[in-house]
Amino acid sequence: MKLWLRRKKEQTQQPAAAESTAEIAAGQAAAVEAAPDERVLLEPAMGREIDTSKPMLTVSGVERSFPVGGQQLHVLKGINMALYPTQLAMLKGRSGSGKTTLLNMIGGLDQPNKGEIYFQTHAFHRCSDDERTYIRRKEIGFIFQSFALMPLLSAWENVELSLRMAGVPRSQWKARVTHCLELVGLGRRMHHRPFELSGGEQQRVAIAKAIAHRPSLLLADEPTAELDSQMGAQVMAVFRDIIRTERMTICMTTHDPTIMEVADRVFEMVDGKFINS
Ligand SMILES: Nc1ncnc2c1ncn2[C@@H]1O[C@H](COP(=O)(O)OP(=O)(O)OP(=O)(O)O)[C@@H](O)[C@H]1O
Repeated sequence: MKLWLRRKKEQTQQPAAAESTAEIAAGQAAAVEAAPDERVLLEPAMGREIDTSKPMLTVSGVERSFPVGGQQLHVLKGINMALYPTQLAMLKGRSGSGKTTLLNMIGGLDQPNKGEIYFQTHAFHRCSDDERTYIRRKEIGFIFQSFALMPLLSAWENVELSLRMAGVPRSQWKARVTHCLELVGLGRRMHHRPFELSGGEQQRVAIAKAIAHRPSLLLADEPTAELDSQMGAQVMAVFRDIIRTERMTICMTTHDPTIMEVADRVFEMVDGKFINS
């Protein structure tokens, strides 16, 4: 989704987004360390008990409409889906079919007018803005088409910022930042700033930043749209590594049929509904 469209959405959304996409995208430059009682230690990914037979997210009968010009624009018209742990799921569909609107609901940025969304044990459709923000900061990572890096910070500092925001103790930062940047293949570019990196490298910093606090769900809105096919393939290889080593679930939108070949599950959206589920 284009940035201008997202800004337009922020102005018109009815159920208020708890934390706007733009704030998340900007990485909140003014972020301060979380209070000590909010701090969380990162548990090792390999030690996570994960039952891959039970969904980690379920969407049931979700509808979303927006008031436009005195009328209701029905964008999502009864969506049902489930995401399972360690799955790579993709949402495909024509521009305007409702993919980003759904991704925003799954990530707790927005709420449905009707229907239910359970993320793990959390009923997102009933949670307050503050509750969703809290859950999102601990459990969900976001990647956007336009990288969303802080331009004056190095790759290292960009990733570190996300640990700071999640309330991870400073003593864990060095090891985790190093691990995440190495995982995305940027061990030798850690101190470069975004303008000193290629588009594909910038997107990989954005990925390292999104996974640093070890979320269980990673959401990506057209993460390969601005990359050539070789760089897009690199990003998908990184996603596969993340699923294998970090045990995360990834849900992304894409228009690219070659990218869809690596998905475990593709949901095809036409005019606010899935046609293949
Ligand atoms: N806050 C909003 N207010 C009014 N209309 C909105 C709002 N959010 C989304 N829409 C409309 O809902 C429709 C679906 O938008 P959405 O961004 O979800 O589509 P998309 O499938 O992600 O498209 P693209 O592939 O171009 O990113 C569009 O017609 C859009 O203009």
